Amino acid sequence: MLFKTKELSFAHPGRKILKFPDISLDASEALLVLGESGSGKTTLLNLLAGLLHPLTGSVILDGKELSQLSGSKLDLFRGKNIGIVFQKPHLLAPLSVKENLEMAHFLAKTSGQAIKSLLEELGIGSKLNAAIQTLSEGEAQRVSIARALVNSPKLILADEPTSSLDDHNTEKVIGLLKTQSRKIGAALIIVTHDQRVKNHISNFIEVKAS
Ligand SMILES: Nc1ncnc2c1ncn2[C@@H]1O[C@H](COP(=O)(O)OP(=O)(O)OP(=O)(O)O)[C@@H](O)[C@H]1O
Repeated sequence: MLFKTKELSFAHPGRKILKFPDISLDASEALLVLGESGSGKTTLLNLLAGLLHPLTGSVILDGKELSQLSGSKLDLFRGKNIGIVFQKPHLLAPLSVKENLEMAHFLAKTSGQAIKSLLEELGIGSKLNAAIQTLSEGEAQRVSIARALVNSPKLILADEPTSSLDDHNTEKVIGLLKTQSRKIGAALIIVTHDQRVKNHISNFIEVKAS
């Protein structure tokens, strides 16, 4: 098993304990995380990325338990092995597309995938030297997918990646996430409310506030 979690729980300060269903995924498998607003989906994604430390339980990626890493070791492990796509692209606006992706290589201390061919596969090859401010929303989201893929991670996490996209861009973004994660043998986890995404991935867990 490439990725698994066991008995994860978390409590935000002053809030009740959130408990999460176990996850296990092989390479190239995809999973949706469904659940009502406030049920804890983003909290779960942050636990899976090692951005929050669980109250109980474990997250194991490629045989490494995240909670046994800390500080710069955890940051480096995340940079190399986990690609994250946020709801909004969060790109570095003063930099070009290419420089944003080079930054991801630099932070993970790897030379990763070739930037130009990755952008071409994502249909934005002509944007290599474009300034971030000149991109449309769909293009910016594809750049953020490129950034999540550029180090060929073992796990890709996406939090509502299509919520601000039209149908055409949603199809594109989900298709790209699926094909690219299969190509690099990564497990893919997408948090979504979006029915358009549910049509493409059947495997899901549901997070419930108890
Ligand atoms: N930093 C925080 N401090 C205190 N409570 C928090 C914090 N972050 C989230 N919560 C609470 O934890 C619960 C789960 O929040 P979370 O954002 O994980 O839910 P969600 O399912 O992603 O919601 P949505 O679909 O609306 O984005 C909510 O009750 C929320 O108010």
